[in-house]
Amino acid sequence: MSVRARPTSPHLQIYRWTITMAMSIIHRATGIANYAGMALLAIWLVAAAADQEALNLVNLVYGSWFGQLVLFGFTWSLVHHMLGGLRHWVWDFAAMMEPGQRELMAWATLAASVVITLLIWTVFVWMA
Ligand code: HEM
Repeated sequence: MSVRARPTSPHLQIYRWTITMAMSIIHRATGIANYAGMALLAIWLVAAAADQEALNLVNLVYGSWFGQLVLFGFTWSLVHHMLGGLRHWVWDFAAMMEPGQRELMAWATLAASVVITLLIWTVFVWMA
């Protein structure tokens, strides 16, 4: 008996990658990263409320090159996710949904997230 090739539903390997698809995935990933980042903030607050020794230890870890890298990534994640949220808010008005407009907003949020993150770190970390 011959077996007929059945149609398969699209999956990640055969989808052509688009910027809107990547931004959708990144929005969920940054949402998850924000949870982890908020735990870091909570740890810092608990240490500050506990005693000077605990605060010094957390500051030492967060101030190391690895800690700074993680905090920089957390800042970008927060900013990118917030801009992604604003993108959804714009869509709630059924605006910027046409081909071309969607891609423009996706690239704009990506670029703005990098610029805003660098601005925040320049003003509040590197120049402080
Ligand atoms: C620490 C703060 C935040 C955390 C931990 C967080 C976490 C998350 C997570 C885990 C998701 C994914 C849910 C899913 O895909 O099932 C999500 C989605 C979403 N977040 Fe956030 N979020 C935060 C801040 C924000 C902010 C500030 C905004 C708006 C400015 C925002 C707007 C949204 C929107 C609109 C979605 C839904 C996106 C969609 O329907 O695909 N979030 N968030």
